[in-house]
Amino acid sequence: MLGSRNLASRCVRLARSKTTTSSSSRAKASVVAEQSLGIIGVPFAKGQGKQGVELAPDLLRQSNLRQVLQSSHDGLVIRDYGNLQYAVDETLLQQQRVHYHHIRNYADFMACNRALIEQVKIMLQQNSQFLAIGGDHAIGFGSVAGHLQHTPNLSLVWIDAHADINLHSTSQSGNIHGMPVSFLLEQLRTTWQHACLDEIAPNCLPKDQLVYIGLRDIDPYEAFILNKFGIRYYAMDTIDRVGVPKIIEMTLDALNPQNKIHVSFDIDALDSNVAPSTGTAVRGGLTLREGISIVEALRDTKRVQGVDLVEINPKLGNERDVRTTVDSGLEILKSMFGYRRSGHWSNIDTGILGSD
Ligand SMILES: NC(=[NH2+])NCCC[C@H](N)C(=O)O
Ligand SMILES: [Mn+2]
Ligand SMILES: [Mn+2]
Repeated sequence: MLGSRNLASRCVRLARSKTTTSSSSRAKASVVAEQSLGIIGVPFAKGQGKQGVELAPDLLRQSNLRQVLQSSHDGLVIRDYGNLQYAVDETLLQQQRVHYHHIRNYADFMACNRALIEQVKIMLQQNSQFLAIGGDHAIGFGSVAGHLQHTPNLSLVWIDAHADINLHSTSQSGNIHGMPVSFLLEQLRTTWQHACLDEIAPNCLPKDQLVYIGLRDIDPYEAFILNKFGIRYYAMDTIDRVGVPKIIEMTLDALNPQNKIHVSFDIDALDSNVAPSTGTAVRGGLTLREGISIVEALRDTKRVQGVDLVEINPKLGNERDVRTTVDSGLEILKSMFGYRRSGHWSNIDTGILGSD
């Protein structure tokens, strides 16, 4: 049963690649391993004011990201696509000058996310899952938008201290890492009418397929938007009241069980005692164990297809703070991609106790 289902999903993938890709990428798509992970570093730091987030992808690599993921899941094939590059063109600079001069780095934001959308599509043609490592959370737009283009029936779990749903007209900081979600929802993207979103990111996320977990620093206009549209959000006070297991249950109940899942994990969702090196830290966040429980439960649905890990800033705090933050990020990713705290015995030599 399981075998035939796997075969069926492989056929679907092949059929899709035949109609949408060139012959060379078709050759690669035809060898999509059942469990393969594409990794892209997105060293984008212009969504906020602090230098340093651009160093996180390489620091995670140097901190044995690949080995950590591999040791938690031995069947996983990992492909690292390096760090994303992008170029800003005159049209974007013009859009920025004319329409979006009041927010910082709009043209860079768009150029980076346009490139990321294409990169995510490539990774999903060649792998069963992808991971985007930020950079700041501005890259959440391109990562989810690319995912939506490959898989229109998508649910999004945004784990964060912040809602990141400001519009250019409501942001108090002008920092675009506080806005990516507004580019994804149909009801809000109309406020970005000069951004040509219908061309670069035609698919939207339905508002009932978005769930936030961990919020505790919501701007007044963001609270207005969340409530006006009835967007589900589990802020820390709710988490304290009902507990993480109930939050997980409510989250999974809200998501369409047929959908694939995108998990966008901002390291500042975790409490600053376990994730101090981040630009907009807020006390009173998730414990590392709570974070791990949440990603384990999502992983166990077997529907997680895309993940972001963002906002680790190695230039903030002392060496020990940076180590702590990177370690927490690695623990989250390890559980996200397979590690079981209850142990694993699927691939061992069972002859060790002798034959019975
Ligand atoms: N991805 C983040 N850490 N976002 C923080 C956003 C903070 C604030 N709401 C703003 O819009 O500026
Ligand atoms: Mn965020
Ligand atoms: Mn945040």
